[in-house]
Amino acid sequence: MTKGIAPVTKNEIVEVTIEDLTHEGAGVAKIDGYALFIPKALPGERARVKVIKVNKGYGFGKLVEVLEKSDERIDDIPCPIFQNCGGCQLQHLSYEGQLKQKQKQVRDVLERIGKITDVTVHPTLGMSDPWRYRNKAQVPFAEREGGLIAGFYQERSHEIIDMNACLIQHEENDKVVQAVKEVASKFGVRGYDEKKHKGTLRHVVARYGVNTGQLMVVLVTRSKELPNKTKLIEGIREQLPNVTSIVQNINTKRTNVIFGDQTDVLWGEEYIYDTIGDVKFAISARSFYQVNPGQTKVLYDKALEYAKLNGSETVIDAYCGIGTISLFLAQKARHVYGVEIVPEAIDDAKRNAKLNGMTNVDFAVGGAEKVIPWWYTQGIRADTIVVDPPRKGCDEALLDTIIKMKPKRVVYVSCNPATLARDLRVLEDGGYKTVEVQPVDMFPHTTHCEAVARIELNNEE
Ligand SMILES: C[S@@+](CC[C@H](N)C(=O)[O-])C[C@H]1O[C@@H](n2cnc3c(N)ncnc32)[C@H](O)[C@@H]1O
Repeated sequence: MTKGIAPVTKNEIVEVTIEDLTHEGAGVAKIDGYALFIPKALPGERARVKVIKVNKGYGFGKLVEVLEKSDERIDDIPCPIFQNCGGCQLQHLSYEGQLKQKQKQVRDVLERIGKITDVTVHPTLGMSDPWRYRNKAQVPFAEREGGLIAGFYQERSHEIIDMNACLIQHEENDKVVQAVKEVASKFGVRGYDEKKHKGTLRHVVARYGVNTGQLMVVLVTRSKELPNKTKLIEGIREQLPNVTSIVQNINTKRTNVIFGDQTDVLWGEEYIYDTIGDVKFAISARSFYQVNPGQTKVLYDKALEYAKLNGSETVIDAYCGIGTISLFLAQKARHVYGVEIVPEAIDDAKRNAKLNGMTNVDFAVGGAEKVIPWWYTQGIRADTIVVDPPRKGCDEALLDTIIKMKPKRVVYVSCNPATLARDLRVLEDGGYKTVEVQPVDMFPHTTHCEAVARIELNNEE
């Protein structure tokens, strides 16, 4: 390839200075204005890099050697599988550096996409101990050279790498995976062969209620048949004395999707319970539940603070999942309406409202962009609207209805700063002002960035 289109060629070794970090965690170097993305390189570093892909406007490089190191670089990365695993992207960056990076990411997109500059973006609220935080593990199983393996998919591949521990998982979840591996091997349960669609055990899902100590083990199998079922259950209970629920989920399809439609309780309860603050939640094998409960409390407390409720308000919680935020808000509001598109999540939300004796909440199944406009036509008016949409952000029809309904305040909980910025622009054009944004680190060592924004109707404070 000539250097006509790009100033580098494939396999060339170049020395570069890293100027920035992408939202996916790759270092960015510029060569005559041409951007080279280099995973695991950090801003401020001088590095020797092998060019591995050359596109027209940008290319990719592989870090060969760090010549001048960033002060933020962590050399003794505690996780032995970090270099191969796709789960974490930022363990080589100090935790302080990660928090600053997430704050910067939010500020950057608000400016670049939302054209919003006069807003306070607070320093990211992080964890005092940013390890072992996940309350849920979903681990693929397979068969290798006559034995069961359980681990993680190598980055950008479907090759499973056997592993014994994941440092962002709660220890209890690691124990589940190792216990099932041992007991299933002992009783001849074979791992799933994805290519031939043979074998039994596809995934093990572990769910831990960190505030209740309850533990659920989900065995996802290719068929209902489970060899030595009774012995398997006994073995798991012996190895994991705190297990409260063992369930089997049957997934007969050739698919990457983990769960199938049928779930049978093999032993114990259908649910485990956990609490966030004073609110209790029932969690089944397939329920959506935030994976970092400590930081979820931080996030919801911030959402509640931004909602500024005094007990007299009507609140709408759009994209409410199993009603976690709705129930948090219901502790301080007159009435909360939650809306969510997944019917099973609304079943969970109603169950959770009952569990907590809350009667000032109503839940509806449907698209927020359809249900909330319909509520509007029925005369429902909210003083505050909380939205917590998926990564693609809010539907325009919903934003239009918010602008028409004119709640005093909107609280936007976002897992994607780019769509947050886009939607804030629409709200600002519709008469709102973004006052402050608080990033909260829900997923330390990964590039995922969560933030909550307070948006006020103009002339209100
Ligand atoms: C980021 S989650 C938030 C869940 C919940 N607020 C929580 O904190 O646990 C987004 C939720 O939006 C739901 N969802 C996706 N599209 C939707 C739509 N068009 N209308 C309503 N809910 C939707 C998803 O099923 C998911 O439960």
